Amino acid sequence: MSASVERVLVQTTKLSTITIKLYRLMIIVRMGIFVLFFKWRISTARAMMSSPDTNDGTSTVRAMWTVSIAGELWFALMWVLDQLPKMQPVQRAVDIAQLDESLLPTMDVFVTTAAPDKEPPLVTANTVLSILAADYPADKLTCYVSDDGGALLTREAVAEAARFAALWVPFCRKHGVEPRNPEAYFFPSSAGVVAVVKRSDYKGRAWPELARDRRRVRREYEELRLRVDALQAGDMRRQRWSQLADGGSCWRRGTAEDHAGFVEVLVRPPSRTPELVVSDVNNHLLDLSSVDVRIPAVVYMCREKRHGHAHHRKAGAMNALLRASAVLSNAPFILNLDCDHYVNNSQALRAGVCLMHGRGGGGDVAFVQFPQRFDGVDPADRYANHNRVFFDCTELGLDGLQGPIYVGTGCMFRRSALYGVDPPRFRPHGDASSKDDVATETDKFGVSTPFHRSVRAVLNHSTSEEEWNSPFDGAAIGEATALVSCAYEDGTAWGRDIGWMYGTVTEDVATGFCLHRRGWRSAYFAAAPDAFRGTAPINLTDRLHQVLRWAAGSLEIFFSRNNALLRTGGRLHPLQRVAYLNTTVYPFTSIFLIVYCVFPAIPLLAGNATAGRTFLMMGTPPSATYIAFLAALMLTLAMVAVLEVRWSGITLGEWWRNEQFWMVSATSAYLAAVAQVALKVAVGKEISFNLTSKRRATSSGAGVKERFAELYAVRWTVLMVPPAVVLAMNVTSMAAAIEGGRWRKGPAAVLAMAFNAWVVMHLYPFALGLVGRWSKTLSPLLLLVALFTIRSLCFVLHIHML
Ligand SMILES: O=c1ccn([C@@H]2O[C@H](COP(=O)(O)OP(=O)(O)O[C@H]3O[C@H](CO)[C@@H](O)[C@H](O)[C@H]3O)[C@@H](O)[C@H]2O)c(=O)[nH]1
Ligand SMILES: [Mn+2]
Repeated sequence: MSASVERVLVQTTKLSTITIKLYRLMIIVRMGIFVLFFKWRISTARAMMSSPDTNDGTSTVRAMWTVSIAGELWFALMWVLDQLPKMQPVQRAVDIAQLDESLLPTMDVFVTTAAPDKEPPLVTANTVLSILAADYPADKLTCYVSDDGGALLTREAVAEAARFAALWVPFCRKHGVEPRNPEAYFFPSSAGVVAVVKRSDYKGRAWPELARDRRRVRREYEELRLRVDALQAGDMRRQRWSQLADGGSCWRRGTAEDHAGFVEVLVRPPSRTPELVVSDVNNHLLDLSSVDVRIPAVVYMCREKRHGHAHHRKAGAMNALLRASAVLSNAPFILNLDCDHYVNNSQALRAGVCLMHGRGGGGDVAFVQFPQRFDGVDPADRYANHNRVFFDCTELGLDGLQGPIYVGTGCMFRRSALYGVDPPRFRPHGDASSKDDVATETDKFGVSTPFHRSVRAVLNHSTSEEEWNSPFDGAAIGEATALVSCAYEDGTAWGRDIGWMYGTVTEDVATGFCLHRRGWRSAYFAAAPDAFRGTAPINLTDRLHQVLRWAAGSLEIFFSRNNALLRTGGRLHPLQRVAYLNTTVYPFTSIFLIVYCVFPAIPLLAGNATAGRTFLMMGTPPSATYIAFLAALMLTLAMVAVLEVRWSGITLGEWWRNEQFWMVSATSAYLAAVAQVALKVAVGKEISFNLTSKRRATSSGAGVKERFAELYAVRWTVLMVPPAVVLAMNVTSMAAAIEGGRWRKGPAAVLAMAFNAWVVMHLYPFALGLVGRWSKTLSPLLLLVALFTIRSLCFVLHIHML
C-alpha cells in the first residue's frame, strides 16, 4: 500500500488543547509538591521520634511513622507511574471508504470458549453469528471456535449457529442490520442493550419489507434458541471427543481436562465471487434477490488435553488456534474475541485493517486493541465494570507513545508479529525469513513441515489468495489436528518467544510486553458505535475474583523474566516501560493501603489518651504546614481528575467509581493476589484461572432495580473479609472519636475523622455489595442512618466496658 493511501486511512491528531496543557502542568506541579512534602515529612518524623516527650512507647511511635511515610511514598510513586504515560494522548479517525475492496487482506477470527456451564452455548452461537455477518468479504473471512471444554454441546451449538447463518447473514446484508448479534438485535432489553433499529433511522429498502423479514427471521431465531436449550438439557455437555482402542474416534463421556484433539470444518470456504440470488420469493423465507448469500467458513476445534500436560489456559488455546489456522486459511490478520464478545459494529474489522496499515507507516503495528465495552451493567456501574479510566485515558495516552497495552478480547493481530520476528523497521533488508534455516525452525516452531511452509508464506507476505490456497481437505484437517495435540509444543519456543506467552494468567499483558519490547507498535481505536461488546461479571463476588485473577497475573509477570524493570531492550519507549511497571506492581498497594487504613483507627479505638498520644500529633493540633500540604495535595489531585475527565470525555461519576472500586479491590483482591503469588514464588503453587461467568442477569422486571436484582445477590467470598474489617474499623473509630468527645480537642481528631470518612466513602460500593438485595432500597441517606446506628451501638458497648 502506498504512503499516500496510508495517510488517508488513519488520521492521527495529538490532543493539544488548553485542557491537556493544563493537565500536564498540574501533574508536574503535583510531583513538585510531593518532593517538598516528603522532605518536610521525613524531617518532622526524625525530630518527633527523637523528641523526649514521646519516650513512652517509642517503638510504637517509630512504627506508626514508618508505616505512614512508607504508605505515602508508595501511593505517590503509584500515582506518578500511573500519570506519566497518560500525558500525550492522541485521537484517531479512520476512513474505511479509502480501503480498496480488492486489496482487503484475509482475516481469521478466533473465538475462545472453555466451559459451557459458565459460558452459555447460546452466547457463543450469537458471537459466531455476529462474526459471520460482519461487513467483510465472505471468502476472506474464517471463523475458528476453540472449545477448551471439548464438549459436544458446544460443537452442536456452533453447528446450529452456522446453519442459521444461511438466513441471518443475507438478512443482515439486505437490510444493513446493526448489531449483527441476533440476541442483541431481537431482544435488546434482555441483553441490557439500548434499543436498535428505529423507523426514523432505517435507511435500507422499504420499511414494511424489513418489518416482514424481521418477523420471519425472528421466528427462526426463536427456534434456534429452543434447539440450543434442548441440547443443553440433554447429556451432551459431558460428551467429548475420544480415541478408541481400534484407532478410531467418537464422542463419548469424558472430562474437560482429558480428551482427544479435534478439528472440523463446519462450513467450507465459499466461492471467490458473490453469489447473487436472482429472484426467489417463492423458494425462500425472504426475498433475497441481488443479495450475496455466501457465508464465511467456520471451523470448530478443541485441542487435545491430557492429565500431566500443562495446557496454559487461554494462551494455550490461542497458540493452538494460531497453528491450526495456519495450515488452513493462514490469514495475515487475526482477530480474537472471547465467546461473549460479539461484533457490535459491522465495520469494525475494516477499521482494524485501516489501523494495521495506517500507523507507523508500513506494517510496524503488531496489534490493534479495541476498548472492551459491556452490556448488562447496572446504570450506576457499581462495581466499575466499564473500566472507563483505563480504556479512555490510559490506553489513549499510551497510543501516543508506542501503543496501548494488550488486554485480551477485542484485539486484532498481525500474524507475523506472533512468530517472534522483528518489526520491518528493525530488519536489515525488510526480510524476516531468510536468516532462519529449517533446523532452528523446528526448535522454535515444532516439527510440522506444512506449518513451516505457512510461516514462510506469512513472513514473505505471500498469503494473498494466489499464493496461499489451502484446500481445507482431509490432509489439511489431519495436519491441523496434529498441530493441536498436547505434545506438539514440547521442546519448542511456543509460549516463550512464539505466540501467546505462558507463565501468567494474564497472558495478554505479557504477550503485548514482548511485542513492544521487540519494537513493535500497537494502536488503539474506540469506534462509534462500539466495535465489540461483551458481558461483565454480574455480582460483587465474580467481579472480585476477576480482579484477583488480573492482579495475580500481573504479579506473575513482575516475578518472571518479563519484569519491566529488569528486561533490557532499547526499543521499548521509556514511558511505555513505566506503564508496564505500573501494570505489574499495582497489587502491592494493598499491603501499604490496609496498614495505612487500619493504623489511624487503632488509637481512636483504644479510647485512651496515652494511646491517642502515641500516634502522630493526636494530642497536639497539627501544624499549619501539614494542613497546607494536605490541602495542596488534595486540590491538585482533584484538578488533575477534572482535567482528565475533560480531555477524555468520560464523566466525573465514572472517574469517581473508578477511585472507589480501586479502594475496594486494593483492600481485598490485590491482597489475595499478593498472597497467591508469594505462595507461587515460595512453593511453586500454580495460580488457577477461574472463568468469569457469562450469564446475564435474567430477571426481566420492568424497573431498573428489578432488572439488575441478580447483581445485588450476595455470594460469600473470603475476599470480602479485609475490606469489611477496614470498613468496620473506620466506622467504629469514627464513632469512638465523636463519642469520646475528642473532636472538641482540636483539629487533629477532626482530620483523623475526615480520613476515616474518606475511606468509608470509597468503600461505599463495597458496602452496597455486601448488603446485597437490601441495597435496592438502600440510598446513601439510608447508609448514613446505618452508620449512625452502628455508632450508637459502639457508644453503648463502650459505656459497658468502662
Ligand atoms: O483454559 C482456558 C481458560 C479461558 N479460556 C478463554 O479465555 C477467555 C477469557 O476468560 P474470562 O473468564 O472471560 O476472563 P475475563 O477476565 O473476563 O477476560 C479478560 O482477561 C483475560 C486475562 O485474564 C483475557 O484473556 C481476556 O481476553 C480478557 O477479556 C474466555 O473466552 C475463555 O473461554 C480458554 O479458552 N481456555
Ligand atoms: Mn470475559
